[in-house]
Amino acid sequence: MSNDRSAMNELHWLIDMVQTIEVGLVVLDSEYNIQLWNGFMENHSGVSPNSIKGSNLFEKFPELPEKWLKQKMESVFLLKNRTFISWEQRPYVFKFKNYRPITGRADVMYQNITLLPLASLTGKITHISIIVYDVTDVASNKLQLKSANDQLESLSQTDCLTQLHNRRHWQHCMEREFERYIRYQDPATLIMLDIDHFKKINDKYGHPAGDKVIQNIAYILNQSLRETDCAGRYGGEEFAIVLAKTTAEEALFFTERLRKKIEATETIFDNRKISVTISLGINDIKADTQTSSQWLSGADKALYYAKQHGRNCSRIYQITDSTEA
Ligand SMILES: Nc1nc2c(ncn2[C@@H]2O[C@H](COP(=O)(O)OP(=O)(O)OP(=O)(O)O)[C@@H](O)[C@H]2O)c(=O)[nH]1
Repeated sequence: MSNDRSAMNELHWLIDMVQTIEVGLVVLDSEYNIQLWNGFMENHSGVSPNSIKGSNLFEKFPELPEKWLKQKMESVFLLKNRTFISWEQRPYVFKFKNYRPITGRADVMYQNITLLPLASLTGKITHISIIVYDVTDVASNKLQLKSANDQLESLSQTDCLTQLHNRRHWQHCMEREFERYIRYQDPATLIMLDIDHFKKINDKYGHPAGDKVIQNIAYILNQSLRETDCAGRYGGEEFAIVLAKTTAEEALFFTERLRKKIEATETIFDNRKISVTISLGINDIKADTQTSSQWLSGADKALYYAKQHGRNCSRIYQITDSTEA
């Protein structure tokens, strides 16, 4: 008799705990009808256990990912094994609002879910339990950290004046493109771009005006690129560009279009109009280009040639440029 009472007490406590625990507990039968809906589920869904008992889960919550969730649950019934759904795989299954003060920035509750097979006294799996853990704190911290790391990474790769790649990161992209050529022989062309007589611009209009000119050129350059191209600020008033899958002759169309566009654009600073021109050196990778620095050096020599021969022009690298430089 006292054993019975003790068992009754335990059952009573367990029911109390199931109702108040800060974890969502749901029991479904094999037709996905709800047999148990604890306090956590009631508090977050606003639906009471009495009003939901016996209802079909997917009819009550049509926004649930029915096909996907049924597939998961069927495998639990079939294999008699529990399965887990992490917030990283799917941020939530039940769309509950997040009320936590610390992680107030998250609108929804991030959830880890366990699907647990429940056996009857005969050992047959007749029901399944959905256990919902609120992991909003962990998820928000992890997402915030990831976003901060992404921001830091982007900052470490970006030139702050122009928002183009900085020299180090551009060089990294250039080397990657060179390796791609070695592997697949895809054509690629490197361009060095330098503003003509830029010292005079600084001297005449002042350094801040010069900065604005650099920013304007970077903006025009950025607008002219394709997804796969990579442009960076190589030095003060010098830019470097890699055009993927482009030969030197094709790159010449690009540089001439860019050159004319820049020539035709005025930078306004303190109500004064500033016009500049640019010179460009072009070099594609050839069969005898041994290293990425050789590739870069060819474009640099072609730029030097363009400067020597009147500026405001594009020049494709010729072997004779090496002897002139
Ligand atoms: N405003 C500004 N000027 C810069 C920056 N970086 C470099 N410069 C200036 O750019 C000028 C480059 O001058 P030079 O290398 O002599 O070349 P240039 O006057 O452009 O003449 P060419 O290249 O021969 O056409 C120098 O006066 C630098 O001070 C920058 O970030 N902002």
